[in-house]
Amino acid sequence: MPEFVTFSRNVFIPVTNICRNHCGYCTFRRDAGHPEARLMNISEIRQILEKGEKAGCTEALFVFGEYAEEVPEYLLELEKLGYSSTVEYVADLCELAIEIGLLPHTNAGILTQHELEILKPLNISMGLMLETTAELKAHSESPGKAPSTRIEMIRTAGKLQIPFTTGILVGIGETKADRKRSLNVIADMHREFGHIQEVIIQNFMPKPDTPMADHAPPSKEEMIETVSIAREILPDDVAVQVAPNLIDPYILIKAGASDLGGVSPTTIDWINPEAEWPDVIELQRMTKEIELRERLPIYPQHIKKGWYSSNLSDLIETLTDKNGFKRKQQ
Ligand SMILES: O=c1nc2n(C[C@H](O)[C@H](O)[C@H](O)CO)c3cc(O)ccc3cc-2c(=O)[nH]1
Ligand SMILES: C[C@H]1O[C@@H](n2cnc3c(N)ncnc32)[C@H](O)[C@@H]1O
Ligand code: MET
Ligand code: SF4
Repeated sequence: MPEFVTFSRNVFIPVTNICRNHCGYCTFRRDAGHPEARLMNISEIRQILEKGEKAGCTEALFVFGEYAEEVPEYLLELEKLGYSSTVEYVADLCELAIEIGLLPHTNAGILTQHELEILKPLNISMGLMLETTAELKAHSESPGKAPSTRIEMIRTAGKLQIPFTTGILVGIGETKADRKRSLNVIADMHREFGHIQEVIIQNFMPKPDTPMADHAPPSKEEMIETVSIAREILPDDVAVQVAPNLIDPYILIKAGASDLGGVSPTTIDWINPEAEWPDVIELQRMTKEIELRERLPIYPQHIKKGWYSSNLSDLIETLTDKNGFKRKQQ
């Protein structure tokens, strides 16, 4: 059993739910023209960031549908906000978060090397779920979920030395062998570049009104087994993350999970809106005798390596001191 498990305190900002993909399990995405299709504006986002900062959050998690720019209605909305590309907008949002006192972590789906280069100095870490290396029906309408495309972007992030979060989605039609292969691919990329800080083992949650509404979620036993396989396959300096709003974390900690990801006191999990975040007291109750420790959205090993831009060094220091992390983490 580990001595402690970690989590970060974040605000979840669903910047746009317009997306070029159609993943069979997703309720985050909306078609252009749907009443709930949206692109959040700066003043809405500023309010969420300020509220989060006051509540003691350290991370601004910016989540996007993938390449919304392929959807013409989105481009018009973006232009109304005064931007001609998503990456330009993300860059301004990251700057705003930093100004307010939160460390940006962006997951916008697939990005090019050029886009990653622009966002690297403004993000403390970035993320993209590999999901799986298997070719699955769940992804048949999602060009951005082609395993080779995902692997290429995660490798590019490695070349650029961006502290990175990835993971697999468990129970979307893949086999146990597929899970092992996916985890081995992630392990290999980390051995080559050293950038993976955490690997999320995310259990698929069936959602009403999606093509996979009747597809069974993975059992607890399968999740326990997958976490322990992940712990075996992944190098020791990579954390195994599970989501405490989706599954009882204690049984997975026993199997090798060491991180509970971002938890938010002020926003919902927009990907799993039905699954409420436990608060920190509840979280400590869930992890029983194992000590819960707050962390930043960059892990200590990447701080030590200096894998962050000078834009962020003051903020890292302020948040470290404010939360008393120094003594515990280093
Ligand atoms: O609240 C959530 N946070 C999600 N996060 C946030 C994550 O838990 C934290 O941002 C990291 O642990 C960094 O501190 C993701 C981040 C990624 O880079 C990739 C995928 C996810 C998935 C989720 C998710 O489903 N729900
Ligand atoms: C941000 C991440 O959220 C995950 N994601 C999207 N939809 C679901 C769902 N129904 N259940 C669990 N995870 C989901 C995907 O893995 C995506 O990459
Ligand atoms: N759309 C991106 C992806 O699936 C970001 C997370 S899902 C809302 O990779
Ligand atoms: S999971 Fe991400 S890429 Fe897939 S449809 Fe939803 S928003 Fe788009």
